[in-house]
Amino acid sequence: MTTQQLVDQIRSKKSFLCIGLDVDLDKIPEHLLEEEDPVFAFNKAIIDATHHLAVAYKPNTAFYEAYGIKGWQALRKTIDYLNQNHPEIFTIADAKRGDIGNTSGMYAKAFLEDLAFDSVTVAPYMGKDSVEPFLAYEDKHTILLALTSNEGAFDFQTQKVDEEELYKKVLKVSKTWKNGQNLMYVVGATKTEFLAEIRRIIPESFLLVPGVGAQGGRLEEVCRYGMNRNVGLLINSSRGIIYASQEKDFARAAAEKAEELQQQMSKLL
Ligand SMILES: O=C(O)c1cc(=O)[nH]c(=O)n1[C@@H]1O[C@H](COP(=O)(O)O)[C@@H](O)[C@H]1O
Repeated sequence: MTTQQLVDQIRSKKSFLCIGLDVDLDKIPEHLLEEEDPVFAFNKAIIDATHHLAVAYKPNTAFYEAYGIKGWQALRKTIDYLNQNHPEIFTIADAKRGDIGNTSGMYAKAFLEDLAFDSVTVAPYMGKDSVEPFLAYEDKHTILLALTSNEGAFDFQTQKVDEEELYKKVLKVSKTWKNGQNLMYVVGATKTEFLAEIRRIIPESFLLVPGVGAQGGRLEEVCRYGMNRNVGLLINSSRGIIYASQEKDFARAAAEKAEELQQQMSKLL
């Protein structure tokens, strides 16, 4: 999917909501545990109830890898279901990978070719040759961790190296890599005080912003400092939407939460 197609979808749905499919068998409604594939049954119900309100879905692969082969099969069914039924929706494999070049090439093949996601999250720590194999997929998107939502972001990311914060170096240097202009970046919704500065360095890039909802980030603040002329934001909420109810009405409850966010977004566009 091209960035322009993503922007067009945002404008037509009046939404820049990304729903995180972080499925935990201990949190899904009990009646689904009787299904052959409870994780996929849960995802399908959530997608069916919310696809008109969201422009992206982001399964975090940890929640699938944790269930072994069954988890991986559920991940495949979920991405196939999205690609077949909602090809206009942007899909993110939240895998946070990155390794020496030939290994990164295999990660890229796994998520962008085999599973056929539109994008994958990647850690910048190992540098240029660990990220360029993802960027080689020019019709896909690499989403680089810049300033994360967690407390540990202050351990390294905001520390100065040669008088400049590490996250700023990540933003500036990664732009110079081959196809680096195609990068998107992760910035946590809990770090809005950094957003104006981030926008000075990368005015045009899309930001994936997790941390609204369960982690306490505020949508209005993210938009005030982070929005650009193409909107430039994908705001993710996982637990705040998918576990709105843990009873039989879970999909309807998720849709209500998603609609609340979509309504707020439509006023900020
Ligand atoms: O890359 C991410 O998506 C990510 C980066 C980050 O800085 N913080 C962060 O919370 N995430 C992910 O975003 C999701 C947030 O989930 P909730 O807190 O339940 O909305 C999880 O899948 C996290 O792994």
